[in-house]
Amino acid sequence: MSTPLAELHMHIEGSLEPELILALAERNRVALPYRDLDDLRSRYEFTDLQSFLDLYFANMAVLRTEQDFADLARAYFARAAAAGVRHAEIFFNPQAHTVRGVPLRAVLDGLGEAVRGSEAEFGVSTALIAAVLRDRPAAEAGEMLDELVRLDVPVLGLGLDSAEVGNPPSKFVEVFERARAHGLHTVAHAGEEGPPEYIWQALDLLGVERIDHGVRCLEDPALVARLVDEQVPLTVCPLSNVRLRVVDTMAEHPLRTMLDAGLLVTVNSDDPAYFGGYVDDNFAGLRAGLGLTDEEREVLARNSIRASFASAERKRELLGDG
Ligand code: HPA
Ligand SMILES: [Zn+2]
Repeated sequence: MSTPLAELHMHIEGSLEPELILALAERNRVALPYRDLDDLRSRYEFTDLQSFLDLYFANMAVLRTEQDFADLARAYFARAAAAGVRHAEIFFNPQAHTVRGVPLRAVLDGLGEAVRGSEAEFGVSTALIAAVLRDRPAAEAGEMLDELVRLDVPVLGLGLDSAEVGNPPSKFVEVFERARAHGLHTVAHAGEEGPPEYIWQALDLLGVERIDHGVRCLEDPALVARLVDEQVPLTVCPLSNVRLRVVDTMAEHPLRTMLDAGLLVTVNSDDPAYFGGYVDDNFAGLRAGLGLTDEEREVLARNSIRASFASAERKRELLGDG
């Protein structure tokens, strides 16, 4: 039997499937610039991170009510469970909703409802990580943190995502310091399109516990040595890397190189509705493209549980669950 998976890098807004986009547009009477499902589907060709982010943010216009967020998260938990996921730490982007006039309370109550039910309904334990939009002002990220603290919400951590190049971790030192003082876990996207220097900054200036993506660490041997030495988890997203042209093909993905270097690598889906699938699809892609073996999959599964923020008791349960 194989060890179940923890998914540690998944943006809930990135699990918004085209069918649900159209259904929510109708329910909320939101006008979309797409003729039909085929027209919408034809837009899912990306040349880089920004070309994806443009569609990702545009499609969020259909997410308006608490019920929308609950439906979105429930659909993900059901699909993740079918993919073998038993623990999920999911990102959401508060600013992407508050700037459109959707109250943070509605977002959190909707996600919270799904999160509370997911262990009983799907066997998936879950936690929420609020991710800062790094291309927006640092002061706005600070206000978001203040509101999360004021609302006293069940958020486990703070993350950092969106357009990486030109928005280094150094821009957010203060907000991450305050998040840690409030007892939040911290993680950051770094080394996806940005240089290895951004990974150093995320570790040294933000004090993060995991790096999201991190594939560009391989350009810097001293950085690899540090990440191996400290066993800093890297939440790698293979299908995302191919679709956003971080790597050319799955056959050229550096996942095995990273594993062989002794890095604590995990496999995740990032934005499954946009990049060709869920975590099981990522493993299928790795098997087909890289010849990933059952032994390697088992290492990756155990890594995902080790790298999670689940309780020690839950980790033991998951590791012994196989
Ligand atoms: O892969 C990503 N990178 C940066 N920002 C994101 N927001 C959703 N997915 C991503
Ligand atoms: Zn991501």
